[in-house]
Amino acid sequence: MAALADFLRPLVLSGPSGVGKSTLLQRLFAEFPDKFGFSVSHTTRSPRPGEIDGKQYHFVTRERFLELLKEDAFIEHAEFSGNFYGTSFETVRAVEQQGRRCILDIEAQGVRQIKATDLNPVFCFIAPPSLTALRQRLQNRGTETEASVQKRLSMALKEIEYAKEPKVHEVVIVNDDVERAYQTLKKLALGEKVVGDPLPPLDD
Ligand SMILES: Nc1ncnc2c1ncn2[C@@H]1O[C@H](COP(=O)(O)OP(=O)(O)OP(=O)(O)O)[C@@H](O)[C@H]1O
Repeated sequence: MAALADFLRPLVLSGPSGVGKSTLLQRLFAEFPDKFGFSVSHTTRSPRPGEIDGKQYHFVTRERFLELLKEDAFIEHAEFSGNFYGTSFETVRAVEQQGRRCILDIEAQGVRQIKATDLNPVFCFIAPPSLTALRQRLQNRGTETEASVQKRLSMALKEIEYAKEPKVHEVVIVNDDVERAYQTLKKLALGEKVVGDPLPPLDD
């Protein structure tokens, strides 16, 4: 049964910062509180208001992160905007042991690293409808300085270039209308076959 087989594979979501990955995932976890488990990453960045240690991230010091790195605790890790981010084998295992489908939110460097492991996830890219829309979302979110918005936008270009390479992602979902994007993500997460969207040109 293809659907069951796909449901058992972890689901890796990636896409530029501010594209709406957390928004879409929050909806998925709210609608299916028992089916999915989020792979909580480790990070050395400071918590944003409202973020809880162990929920959005495991917040750790740089020293602790480097210690874990030495112990080969991470499936993938990256340094982004001066902070480390990483997914530990332990967190993915913990989700799977609960009988849930593990969902990972990973940036491009991490996607490359995961491709070198035997995790065999479904890779899904969440794309913005345009760079203008992405900039707007980052600015409206109110969590970034102008310099940080700029950094994230230049990273976004790299992520999108990588996503254009063949066979990097099984499915692309353009987060234009959040309701529409969510319906596609939901099907994919439940293990159904979905027809993704074409990558927008993003040359604005
Ligand atoms: N389809 C959409 N249309 C308009 N705004 C959206 C849409 N989806 C999400 N947003 C808004 O865009 C902002 C960024 O979304 P979100 O924080 O979910 O992005 P993210 O991809 O998780 O970013 P990061 O990787 O930095 O955590 C939020 O303010 C969110 O409400």
